[in-house]
Amino acid sequence: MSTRQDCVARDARDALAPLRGRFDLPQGVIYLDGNSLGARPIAALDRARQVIADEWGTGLIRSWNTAGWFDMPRRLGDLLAPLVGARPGEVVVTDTTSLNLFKALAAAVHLQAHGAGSARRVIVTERSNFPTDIYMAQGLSAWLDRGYSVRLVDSADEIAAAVDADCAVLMLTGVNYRTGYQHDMAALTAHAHAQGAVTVWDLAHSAGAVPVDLHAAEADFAVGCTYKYLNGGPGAPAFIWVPERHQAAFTQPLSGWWGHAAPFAMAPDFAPCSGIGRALCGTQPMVSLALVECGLEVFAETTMEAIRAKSLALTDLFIDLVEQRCASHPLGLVTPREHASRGSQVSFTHPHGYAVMQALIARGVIGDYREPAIMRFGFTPLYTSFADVWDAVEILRDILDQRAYDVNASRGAVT
Ligand SMILES: Cc1ncc(COP(=O)(O)O)c(C=O)c1O
Ligand SMILES: Nc1c(O)cccc1C(=O)C[C@H](N)C(=O)O
Repeated sequence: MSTRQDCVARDARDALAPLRGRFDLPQGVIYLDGNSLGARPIAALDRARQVIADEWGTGLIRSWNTAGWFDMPRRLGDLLAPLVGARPGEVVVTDTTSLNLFKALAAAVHLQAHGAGSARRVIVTERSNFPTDIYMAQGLSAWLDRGYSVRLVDSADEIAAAVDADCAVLMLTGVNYRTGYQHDMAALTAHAHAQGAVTVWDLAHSAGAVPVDLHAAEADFAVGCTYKYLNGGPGAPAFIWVPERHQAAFTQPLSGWWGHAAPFAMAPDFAPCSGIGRALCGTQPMVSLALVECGLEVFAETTMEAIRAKSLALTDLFIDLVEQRCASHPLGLVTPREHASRGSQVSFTHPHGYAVMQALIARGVIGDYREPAIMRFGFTPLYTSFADVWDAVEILRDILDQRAYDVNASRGAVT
């Protein structure tokens, strides 16, 4: 069994440990919610000041050109691309994940209908997918009014059979937000292609959390967010990936002027620009967008392989310690033990999961809660230490042993 001393020794040997110094975390907090909102890169404050005071305040309208504002979605997309196995010119950082899903789904439906099987009208996804993914697919299907529908499967084992001759698009989230279950992207994409379907992957819980190789998987479209593991800031713009091979055929209904071939020609007719720019729609929140770079900069100092190795070590340690030290309590592991099927979070059920999580947060261990009865703990190797894991489990054990949680705790809007 590990001791706290062992954890401290692991931290001393950890090549990623110095990167914790790139983040501003409050004293006394063990932050295990980077899977929902990443921590603040120290550099973000100065960058925000620079954008607000210099670029906006002094540069004014000139900054669209002189501060690179107009090109920023593409430039950040190129910085993000290597983290998901994309190539330069294939990613833009823009809009929200929900909006990008809408664009990617619309493009996927269009691509499929103009390819092999135009009679197909089903979008397959999981009932356990993050709700916005399901809602956007339902919204697009209804809006198209051409017989499209969403087919929800109840387990990962049912996906293969659900991708049948009616399936136009397989839309999945790489790592499940509740359980931390990770799909085999390459295998499912190959299966979808063999059946004549197009794939859309949501990388919200994958980008910056696990190695992703979109090209090796031969995926068709992908989206993801930057405010979780990429530490872009609350509500930071999301990203969309369109591989070069699909760009000429990529068409999406949110045909705003930022996706036009010549936006400042101010022509009355829409003509999409060539390349990834056609995934853009309109003006971006520049202060927020600029901060995304501060999160991405940290990744340039390491590799996703190093991050993955530490992530698995942290999540293994957390699972082992909880199972050893909280063994007498009704905790149920819902995250896979097999490494290949695990993202960078660990979820345990507890009959009073919400109350226990509130007690943890009051003691400085910040995770979150998702129905039904799931306590989520996110592990972010850039700033989570092995000693953090030990201390978090000790606080959890103490709360459970003492029953120091309030089962009548009132709920905030965000759990
Ligand atoms: C898988 C997944 N997709 C999408 C979102 C959110 O989308 P949006 O940023 O549009 O709110 C989340 C979390 O918020 C998520 O977990
Ligand atoms: N996107 C969020 C939000 O707008 C408010 C509060 C939390 C979030 C989240 O990140 C939820 C998250 N995607 C989840 O995995 O549950």
